[in-house]
Amino acid sequence: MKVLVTDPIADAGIQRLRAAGHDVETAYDIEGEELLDAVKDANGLIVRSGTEVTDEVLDAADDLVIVGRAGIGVDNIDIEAATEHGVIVANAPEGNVRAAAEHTVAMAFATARSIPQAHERLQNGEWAKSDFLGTELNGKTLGIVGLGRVGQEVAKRLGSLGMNLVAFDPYISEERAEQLGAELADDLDACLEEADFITIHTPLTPETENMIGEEELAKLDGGYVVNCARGGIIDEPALAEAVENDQLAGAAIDVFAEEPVDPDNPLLDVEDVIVTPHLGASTSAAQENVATSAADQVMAAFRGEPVMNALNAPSMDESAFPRVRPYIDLAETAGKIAVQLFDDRVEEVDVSYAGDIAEEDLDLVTASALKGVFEPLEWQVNAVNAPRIAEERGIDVVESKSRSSEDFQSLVTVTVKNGDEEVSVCGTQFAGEDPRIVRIDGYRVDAIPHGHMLVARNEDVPGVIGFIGSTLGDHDVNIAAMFNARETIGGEALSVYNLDEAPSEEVLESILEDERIINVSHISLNGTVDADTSDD
Ligand SMILES: NC(=O)C1=CN([C@@H]2O[C@H](COP(=O)(O)OP(=O)(O)OC[C@H]3O[C@@H](n4cnc5c(N)ncnc54)[C@H](O)[C@@H]3O)[C@@H](O)[C@H]2O)C=CC1
Ligand SMILES: O=C(O)C(=O)COP(=O)(O)O
Repeated sequence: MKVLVTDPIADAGIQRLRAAGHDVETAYDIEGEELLDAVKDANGLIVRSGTEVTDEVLDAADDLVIVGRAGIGVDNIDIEAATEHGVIVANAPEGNVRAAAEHTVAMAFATARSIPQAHERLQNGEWAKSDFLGTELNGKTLGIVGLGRVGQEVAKRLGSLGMNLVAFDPYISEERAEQLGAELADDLDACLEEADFITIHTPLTPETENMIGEEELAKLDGGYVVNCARGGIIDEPALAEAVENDQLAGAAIDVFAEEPVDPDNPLLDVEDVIVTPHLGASTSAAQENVATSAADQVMAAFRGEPVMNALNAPSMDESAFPRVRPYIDLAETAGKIAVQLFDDRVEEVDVSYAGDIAEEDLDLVTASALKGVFEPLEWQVNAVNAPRIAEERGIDVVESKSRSSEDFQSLVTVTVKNGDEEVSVCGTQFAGEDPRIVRIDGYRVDAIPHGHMLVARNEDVPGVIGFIGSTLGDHDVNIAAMFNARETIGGEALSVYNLDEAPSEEVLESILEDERIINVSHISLNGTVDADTSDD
């Protein structure tokens, strides 16, 4: 597989991919046509914050399976578009948390004690001791906006250095805040009013964009601002002006609305605003962590395994994966068979689980069943975008679970239906990952789901099976296996054939000409479909 890396990541990540036999191409600082060209044949793309992964980029990347973000923030990736394209987006949410928290602490001290300014003066030969009278963090109140992973690490560090903590985060529990020794503010204004320092740790989202403007900064009167989260959350000109006019004592900024930062950005012009070029995650330990994590996730996606930190695909506990994996393929197969047997518009897909499998987390299995249902009808579908496709088309998806499973350890049944008709296909796994279809529309069968299959419904009278067999033989279509099932003697029967090759239209028509045959369908499990049996 080819993995394109467009922002510098630690060598450990690249080596891990290469050791697994993947072809890694690094192309840093590319954009526009050059990026569109480079991504064309990539199966995996690894980025940091420097690459804008837009709809256009995803459109150009025909073979892309996953975008791995070697870091936390994914505001540079169009996740909606990735989902539309069936591309997984996964980040590395753990590896640089401590680095980002430490940088925040360093920036808080640096602005409170004017370290960069004093350093510069001294380097220029000036002993400006009396110009710098700093502020102690001890005893001051820190307002934390966003008490997630990084925010909590900052709380622990600065709390232990004597700061009082107040936090604003509408999505965090009172209990968690209490454990950290932080008072939870009712709203942003209350947090700003209480704080001497504020530090931002929310992601950049439509909700947080420009969350802190002139009015909010006025509430921090005389305080300090630290932003090591994302540019765009604080209004940059308003912040520059507030510090310039001494309404604020200082600010420490690691991130900018536009990066690399424009030399004309007003924040670069204010003495008491200290800046770093987005260095929060830039420690060797953090970079090694996030690069190897991104590489691991890319490789899991290539293997068709759940991607631990996928942001737009069902993820799964690693320990459950070996138990669930055989049912992922089985559900997809059952979905493919059901939809090819269904001669009508699909309005609902029911996926039901019985027996041991019903104990597991099955989001990924249900998504795979949907993939099976849609694959014959859709150009590019996978477990990432299949639930979205169902939603967009107004197709109801119903998942149900039951502990009892008749004679089988575990059963997965996929039913496609509309108000009038339904077809259900039920499968199981025998020991050693041996998939079987054990029921089609209520008929008990024992069919191996593989390659090309023929499913016929006929009157249960002598000679029909022989007729189908000889018609296939007359057209040089070899039967590898067959199974016949019936409800009552002389009623209707259903037979399933495994064929060595696809039967032609002509064969199907010849079979159907016999009045004892009620219907016949060619099922392809290779992705191609007999036009007569699909209905879009
Ligand atoms: N400067 C740098 O190099 C780095 C920057 N970051 C930035 O830090 C951000 C936070 O990272 P984590 O803590 O790992 O994310 P997280 O998802 O663990 O925490 C984010 C917190 O923000 C809260 N939040 C969301 N919307 C909010 C709102 N409107 N008001 C208040 N709180 C809100 C969430 O409830 C959550 O608790 C990342 O999204 C990234 O942009 C992360 C790592 C390094
Ligand atoms: O992980 C994050 O969110 C960061 O902001 C780090 O960004 P970077 O990988 O250094 O471009």
